[in-house]
Amino acid sequence: MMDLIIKNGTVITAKDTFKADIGVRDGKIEVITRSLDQMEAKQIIDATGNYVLPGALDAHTHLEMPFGGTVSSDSYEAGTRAAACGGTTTVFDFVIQGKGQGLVEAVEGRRALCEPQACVDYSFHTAITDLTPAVLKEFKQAVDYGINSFKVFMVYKKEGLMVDDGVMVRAMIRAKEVGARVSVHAENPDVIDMNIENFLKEGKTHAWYHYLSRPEYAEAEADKRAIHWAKSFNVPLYIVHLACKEGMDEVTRARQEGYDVIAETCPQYLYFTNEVYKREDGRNFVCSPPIKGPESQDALWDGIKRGDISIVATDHCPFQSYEKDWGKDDFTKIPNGCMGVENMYPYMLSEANRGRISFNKAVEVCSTNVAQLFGCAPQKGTIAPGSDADLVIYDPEKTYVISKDNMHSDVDYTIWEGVELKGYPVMTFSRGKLVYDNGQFVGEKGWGEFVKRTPLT
Ligand SMILES: NC(=O)NCCC(=O)O
Ligand SMILES: [Zn+2]
Ligand SMILES: [Zn+2]
Repeated sequence: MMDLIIKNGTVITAKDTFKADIGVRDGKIEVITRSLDQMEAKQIIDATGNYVLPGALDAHTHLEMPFGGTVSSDSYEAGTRAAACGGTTTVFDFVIQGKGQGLVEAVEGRRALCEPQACVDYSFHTAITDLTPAVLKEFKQAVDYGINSFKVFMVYKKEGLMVDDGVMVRAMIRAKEVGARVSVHAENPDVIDMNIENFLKEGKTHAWYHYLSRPEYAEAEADKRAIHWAKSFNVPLYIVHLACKEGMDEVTRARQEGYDVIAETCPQYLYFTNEVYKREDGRNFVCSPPIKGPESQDALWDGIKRGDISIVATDHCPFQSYEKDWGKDDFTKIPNGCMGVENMYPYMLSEANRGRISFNKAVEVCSTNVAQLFGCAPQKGTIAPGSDADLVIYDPEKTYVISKDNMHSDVDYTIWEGVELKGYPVMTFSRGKLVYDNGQFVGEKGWGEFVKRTPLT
């Protein structure tokens, strides 16, 4: 007897599209075959007319993270609940190393916070803020613990997060030695500071000046610098939230030359343009790097189609509108970050449904590549016998208009308000358990498990 059978659906993976029935036992996919009509199950779902997809893995979230003078407003519970409702069954959250703190200690602290709250499975990346010799050595213990990705920030000096190039390169070299990868937030801090100083002196304080203080060139220089070091030392690199054309071009060049350079972009860069910063509520869209112009947006979509953007992730880091309002009269006081954990997969699948990319490509960048590149495939990121039964049933005919009222996070607005999607997830299963059912979260907090990732080869 199976625990769950999903019948008559069209299964879509990164590589294939085919009609099949799926049998699930003990949280794992046990069988995928043409027909399971003869098999009994505790729960049978008829997916006729619908697609069955692997759950997405969001490679970039900031849940209840102290940042921007406050704490990002989705707790682990709210963020993972919203993830489940958008078809995301694993989140990779950022742990920020405290000064003087060990990496495993930092991860264990956040894990303890996350564990009783998580509604879907989770892993962590560790952001390095204090790279002592002991911490460099500890990269190995972190990898043994299941964390094979370290992050450095090339900006955020006053927040105490920024590292210099020496730290970045040391981290990159050590990461390669232990089977890990360094990711970077790439922007040039000095030029941004200069721009900010000048704008504030001139009384230019609207959110539009957030964009103008860190436009394409401010990101492109840092993308190129990070890639330069990765190439010079022949070490792996992951650029998070890539948002500009020049950076995209440099990633493409490095990859054509055979370097292990991977780029991630986010739905906000693919859907909106910098015009949003001119709006009265422009502060709600303030994130760093800021959303760029249409040329950059086109370049990012082309990068996805070519395969030079490997991952789409959210950088989910929302703040309540009263917190965004702190920057009504001074863009430097707006906490940086946008929401998206519930929107990424539905948005990318909707773009597939409208013909911009294939469904296989949407699955590849939102799910399969994340699992493969961060060491948790084939447990996650695909539909195959033995893989976790993290499954999404998707209705391609459904029309869905995003509104704060139909989102499941704790934030009091959404930048995605009014956006109409073609097709939408109707059910999400996490390890075989139904956690989202037609608009309702039906999972439970504490269900999510830590995903131990294996070293990269
Ligand atoms: N992106 C952003 O504005 N906030 C979250 C922190 C980060 O990723 O830089
Ligand atoms: Zn960042
Ligand atoms: Zn981020």
